[in-house]
Amino acid sequence: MMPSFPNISTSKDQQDGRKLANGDCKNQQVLARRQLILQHRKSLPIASVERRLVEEVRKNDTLIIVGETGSGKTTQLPQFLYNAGFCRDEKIIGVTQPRRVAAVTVAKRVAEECNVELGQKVGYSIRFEDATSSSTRIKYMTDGLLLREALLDPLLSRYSIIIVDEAHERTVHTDVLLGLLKKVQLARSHPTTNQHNFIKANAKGREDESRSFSPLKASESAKSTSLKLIIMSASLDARCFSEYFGGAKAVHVHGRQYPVEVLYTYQPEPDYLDATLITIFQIHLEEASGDILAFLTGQEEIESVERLVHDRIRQLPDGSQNLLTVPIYASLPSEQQMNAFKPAPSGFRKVILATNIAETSVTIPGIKYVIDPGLVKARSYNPVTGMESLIIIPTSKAQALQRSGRAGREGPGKCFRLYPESEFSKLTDSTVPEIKRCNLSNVVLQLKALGIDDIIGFDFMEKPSRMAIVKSLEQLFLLGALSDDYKLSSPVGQQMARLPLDPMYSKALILAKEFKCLEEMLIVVAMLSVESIFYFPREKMEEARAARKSFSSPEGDHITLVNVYRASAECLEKSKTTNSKEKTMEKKLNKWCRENFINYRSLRHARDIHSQIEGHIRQMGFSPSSCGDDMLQFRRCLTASFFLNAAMKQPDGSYRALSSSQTVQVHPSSVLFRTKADCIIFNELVRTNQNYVRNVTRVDPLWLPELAPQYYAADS
Ligand SMILES: Nc1ncnc2c1ncn2[C@@H]1O[C@H](COP(=O)(O)OP(=O)(O)OP(=O)(O)O)[C@@H](O)[C@H]1O
Repeated sequence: MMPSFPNISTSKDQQDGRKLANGDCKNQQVLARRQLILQHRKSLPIASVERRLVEEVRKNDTLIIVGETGSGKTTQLPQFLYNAGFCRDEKIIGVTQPRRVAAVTVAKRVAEECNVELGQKVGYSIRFEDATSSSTRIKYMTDGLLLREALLDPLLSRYSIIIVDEAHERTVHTDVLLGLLKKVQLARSHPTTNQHNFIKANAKGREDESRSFSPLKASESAKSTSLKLIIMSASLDARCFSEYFGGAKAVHVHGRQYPVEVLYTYQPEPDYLDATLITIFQIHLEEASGDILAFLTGQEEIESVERLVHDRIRQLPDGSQNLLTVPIYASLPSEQQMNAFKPAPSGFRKVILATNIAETSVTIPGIKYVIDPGLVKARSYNPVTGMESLIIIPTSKAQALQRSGRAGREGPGKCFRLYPESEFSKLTDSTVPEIKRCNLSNVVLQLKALGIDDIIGFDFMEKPSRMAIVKSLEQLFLLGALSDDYKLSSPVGQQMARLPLDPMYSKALILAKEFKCLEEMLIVVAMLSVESIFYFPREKMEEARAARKSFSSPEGDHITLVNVYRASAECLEKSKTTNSKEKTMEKKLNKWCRENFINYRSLRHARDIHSQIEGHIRQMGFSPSSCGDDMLQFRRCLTASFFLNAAMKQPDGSYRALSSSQTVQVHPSSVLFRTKADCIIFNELVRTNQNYVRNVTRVDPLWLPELAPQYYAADS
C-alpha cells in the first residue's frame, strides 16, 4: 500500500505550539526554523539589490524586472516594498499570478516568512476562495481575479502597487489586465482629465447593473493616488513590455541560487510517455536522493502514467519500492493539489506528475530532478470556423527554462529534457500569447462589463485578429448578451458577465431557469468544468464499460453526467443517514467511485464547482428547479444554449458541424459513439489525428430553427 503523507506545519501550527506547557522544545524548533528562513532570505540574489529596487520603484511608475528563476522576485519584492512604506494609508500591494496554485502557495510561504497568520498581513484571493482580511497588505491573487475586482472598483483604488508576475506566460487574463492597468494608471495619475472620462465610460457600460456590481462612487474613486505597476518574470522579452508601457525602465536581477544541469536525449523520443516512465525509474534507481517533477500535458495522461509507475514499482526488488506518485493539475481540488507540497515520508522518494501549473512561481520542496518531455496542451482557435480546440504542442524556450528552474530552488538540480539539444534551438523564444489563440467571447464580455465598448480600438499589447474579435462580438450577440449595436445593455448580458463561466455556459444556466431545468443544467455545467469523469483502465476495460452503461442515457452524455452526479449524491445521502462523519462519507464516496469506475478526484471537484456556481446563481435570485423525468425540456434547453455547436450526420457516418462546416467525429468516449443520431449538439472539439467532438447529446434538428431562430433560418 502507498504510504500517506504527514502534515506539514504551518505558521499557525507554530503559534499554537508555543502555547503548549511542554513547549520549550517546540519553541526551539520554531526559532530554528525562523533563523533558517531569515538566513535563506538573506542568501537570495535579490536581497543584495533591495535598496536599489525600492529606489527604482519610487522613481518609476512602471518598472519591468527580469530575474532568474529562484532569485526571489515573487516572495521578496512585495516584502521590500511593504517595508519601504508603500502600504501606508491602508494601501495594498497586489501581486498577480497566472495560476491559482502559485497564488496560494506563495502567499503561504510569505506569511510564514513574515511570521504572520495567513489572511492577515499576507493573504491570497482566487476564484471562489478568499484568504484576506481588512488588514491584508500583501495580496497574492490570480490575474483573472483582479480583472473581476476591477468591475467593482474600476480604479483599483485600494492598491498602491500592482505586480504582474510571470508576465511571460501571456495568458489571456494577463494581456487584458495589462491593457486595463495602463488605462487605470493614466486615470489615477491625471485624475482631472482621464479619470473622469474613464469613470464615465465604465459607468455607462453598467447603467443598469449598479445593483449587481455596486461600483465605487466616482468621488470615492477620485481619492486614489497614482498606481505603480511592476511587470516581472524570469524569461521576459523586456523590450516589448517596455515599448508597450511607453519606454518603461527595465532592470535585471542577476544571479541564481543554485545551478541546474540540463541533459538532453541523443535522439528524438517517439513515445514521450514511455520516455518519461523510463527516466523516472532511471533517476530513482541511479541518482542520489531528491524528488522528481515530471511535466505531462493533462489529467488523463497523468493518471495513465501514474498507473504505469505503480505497476513498475511492484516489479522492483524489495528495497527499491520506496517511490510514490503525487499528481497535480488544474482541475484537482485545492487541498489535493497541496499534497504535492508535502514532504515524502522518510526513506521515500516522491515523483510529482504535473501539468504546466507547476511550471512557474511555485517552489515544491524536495524537488531536485525535473523531467521535461517538451510538450504542453494549449488552446487553439480558428477564427474562420469559430472553433476552439485543445492541441498538444512543443513548449517555448521560456517555458523550458521555467520548468528547469523548478529543480534548483533548494540546492543544485538536474533537468532531463526528453528531446535532443538541437531541438531546443528550434523552439520559439516565447509562448504565442493566449489572446491570439483563443475564443475571445469571455474577454470581450468582461471588457464590455468594464465599460470598454470599443474592443477593436482597445490598447492590447498584441492585438488579437480583427476577425477573432468580430467573431466573438457576433457570438455574444447571438447568445443575446449584446444588443445589435454590440452594447452590453440587456439584463441577460449583464447576468452573463456576472457569472465566472464561459459565456455559453452562463447562457445555458440563464435559459435553464426558463426551461425549468436549472437543477440539471447546474449539474451539467459543473461536470463539464472538470476533465474526464469516467475512467477506463486498460486491464479492466470491459468492467468499466459495463459500469458506465448503468448510468448511460440513450440521449447522450449530458444526461449520463446528470445520472452519475445524482447517483453519487444518493450514495452520500445514504451514508449521511447512517450518521457518518464527513471523512467516512468521503471514504464511502471514494469506494463507490472505484466500484463504478468514476474518477473520484474529478467528481469531488465537480461537486465543489457545483456548490460555488449554485451560490452565484442564488445571489442572482435564481432558485434551482428540476424538470423531473421530462428530459425533453432539458435537451431543448441544451439546444437553445449550445446551438452554435450543432452537427448533422453525413451519409458516411461522420458529422458536419453546422457553424463551421468542418467534418467531425463523435469521440469514442461518448455514449453516442456507436449510436449515430441524426443531429447532435456538443461541448468540446478535440483535435488529434481527427476532429473529435465530446460531450454530445442527440437533439431534434427542427429544434434548431425553433429555439435559435437568430442563427438558423427555418429552411436550413
Ligand atoms: N513555498 C516555499 N517553500 C520553500 N521554499 C520556498 C518557497 N517559496 C519560495 N521558496 C524559496 O525562495 C526562493 C525564491 O522564490 P521566489 O518564488 O521568490 O523566486 P522567483 O525569483 O520569483 O522565481 P520564479 O521566477 O521561478 O517564480 C526559492 O528558490 C526557494 O528557495
